[in-house]
Amino acid sequence: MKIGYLGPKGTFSEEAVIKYTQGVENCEVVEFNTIPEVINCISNSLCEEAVIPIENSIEGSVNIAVDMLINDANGIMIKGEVIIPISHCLISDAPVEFKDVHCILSHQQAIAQCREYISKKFPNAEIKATDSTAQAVLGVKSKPGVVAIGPERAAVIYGMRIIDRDIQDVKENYTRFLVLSQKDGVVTGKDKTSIVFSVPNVPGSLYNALGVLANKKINMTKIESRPSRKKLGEYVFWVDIEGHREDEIVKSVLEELKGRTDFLKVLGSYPKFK
Ligand SMILES: O=C(O)C(=O)C[C@]1(C(=O)O)C=C[C@@H](O)C=C1
Repeated sequence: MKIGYLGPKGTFSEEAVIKYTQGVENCEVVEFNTIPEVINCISNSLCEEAVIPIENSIEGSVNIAVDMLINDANGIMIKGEVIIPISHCLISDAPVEFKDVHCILSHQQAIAQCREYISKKFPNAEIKATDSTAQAVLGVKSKPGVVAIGPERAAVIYGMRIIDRDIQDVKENYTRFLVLSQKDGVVTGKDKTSIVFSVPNVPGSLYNALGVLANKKINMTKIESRPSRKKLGEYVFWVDIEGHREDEIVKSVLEELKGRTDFLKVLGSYPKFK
């Protein structure tokens, strides 16, 4: 089985894939350069599964991933989730004094997770976004005064130097990743279901939709709104609930929700990460 992820080797996404595939035999990992390419590897059948970052405890959603799953990802379903701790290092090729750092490279999610650190230590440095943290680590090779923010593992793989550790603005930092496939997960008894829907723009319509969950005592573990992309002020809601779409109670919730929403899509049911 082939599993796509955001490469090159050494990204946090690779760490999530390693955790997800622990004990699984016969899987081959395939690197892609950007998160959209990772998502598309399922629709164009390059891989059977793909692992993508979806939300972080400091910075919130990875919008590109959320928006693609809402808008573009027909035929792609969520079949699992993985959560890993995220510790960012400051990485350079050669020894460097903080005062000589003039440019910082990293993935925009990583930059956002270290915003306070960057503005305190390097108020004047130029910040350049890369497609992944490991790409940033590769980018500091033979570049004096240029540093990367990324995983310790990437520094080790590419033989770079760690200048500082645990530099994210909140020490306890976690990112949740989703496992995508053409099918979602089987019933395990400890599942979650992700859905997206929109409601009519009239008073009480979101309340009315969420009321279905309240009435059936279904726990909601996440709610997020994203722009509908059709009109300013119109939103689509992403909601995670406990239970599998094949559970009778969840089936009845989804049926009732159909009548209270303009559009409803089930992104998949999958085992809750332990
Ligand atoms: O660049 C990486 O290392 C990634 O795997 C991407 C990513 C993300 O987009 O959220 C994954 C985990 C961290 O939150 C920072 C970056």
